[in-house]
Amino acid sequence: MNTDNSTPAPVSASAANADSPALDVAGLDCGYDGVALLKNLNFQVKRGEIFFIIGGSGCGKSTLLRHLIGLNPPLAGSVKFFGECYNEASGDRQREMLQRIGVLYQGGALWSSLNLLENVMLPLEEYTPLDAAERAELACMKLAQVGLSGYDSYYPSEISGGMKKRAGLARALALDPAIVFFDEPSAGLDPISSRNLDELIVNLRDLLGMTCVVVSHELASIFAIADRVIMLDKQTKGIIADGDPRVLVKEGKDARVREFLGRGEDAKAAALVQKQPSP
Ligand SMILES: Nc1ncnc2c1ncn2[C@@H]1O[C@H](COP(=O)(O)OP(=O)(O)OP(=O)(O)O)[C@@H](O)[C@H]1O
Repeated sequence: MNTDNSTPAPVSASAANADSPALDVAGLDCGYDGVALLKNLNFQVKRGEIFFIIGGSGCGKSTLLRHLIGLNPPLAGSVKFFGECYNEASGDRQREMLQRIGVLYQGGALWSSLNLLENVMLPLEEYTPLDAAERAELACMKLAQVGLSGYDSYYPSEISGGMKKRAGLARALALDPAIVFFDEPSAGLDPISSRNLDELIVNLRDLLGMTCVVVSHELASIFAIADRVIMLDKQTKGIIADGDPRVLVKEGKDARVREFLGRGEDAKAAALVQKQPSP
């Protein structure tokens, strides 16, 4: 077990090599009860990249996320973290690997009966031999990192939605993950809280060098902070775009991609052109 809580480290010192991507998804089929919703997905996420998984409602973004973080086993294919295949690892090794993976769930997933400090201390209690005072000190630092200094003793019911997400993020960062997954981080937030959370994600990435994988269809966030996106498509059950959203919105080969990223402006423009009287 890695008990170093001060320095982000690769998932596996032995398997990781400097060239391996943070995440390597190969031939992945995702779905439920043996039925694939997404088929033969292939993509890699570079270390330190802010990578968005986007697509229309019901296309399978959350399903893919569940498969990436090990909650659901792949129907086919593999998911590698820093060169190490999660599905092929032993149970003990998977537990170690999971310590290097942080997840921010939609509502923050905080325990309502625990205050913020206790919430952030939970993973430290489970995964490290630190004593109570050390755990509290580290948890305090994590809360400060997300801008929640002084809120240690507040309960989730006493803070705003944006603060809950920050507290959830502090908990996700507790074990110094090398990669953090965000499930719809902007959901339920007003535009300013959403922008503040975006800035926090970028600042933490710059400071800690962590890789960020974000499931979202929030266009403002995508254009503000995504280095790269993949867009999923329900009909083809696959990836229909992979690249910089600022480029894809103008030059994406698939009209659905330009339409999605351009807030449907392409479709509206086409409809207007059709309505124009012929000269
Ligand atoms: N546990 C489950 N068992 C079976 N089917 C499921 C399960 N969870 C989700 N689905 C189905 O999988 C499909 C994709 O859902 P998913 O939540 O992954 O899409 P999404 O792109 O994240 O959607 P949204 O943007 O609306 O959150 C949907 O048809 C959904 O009903």
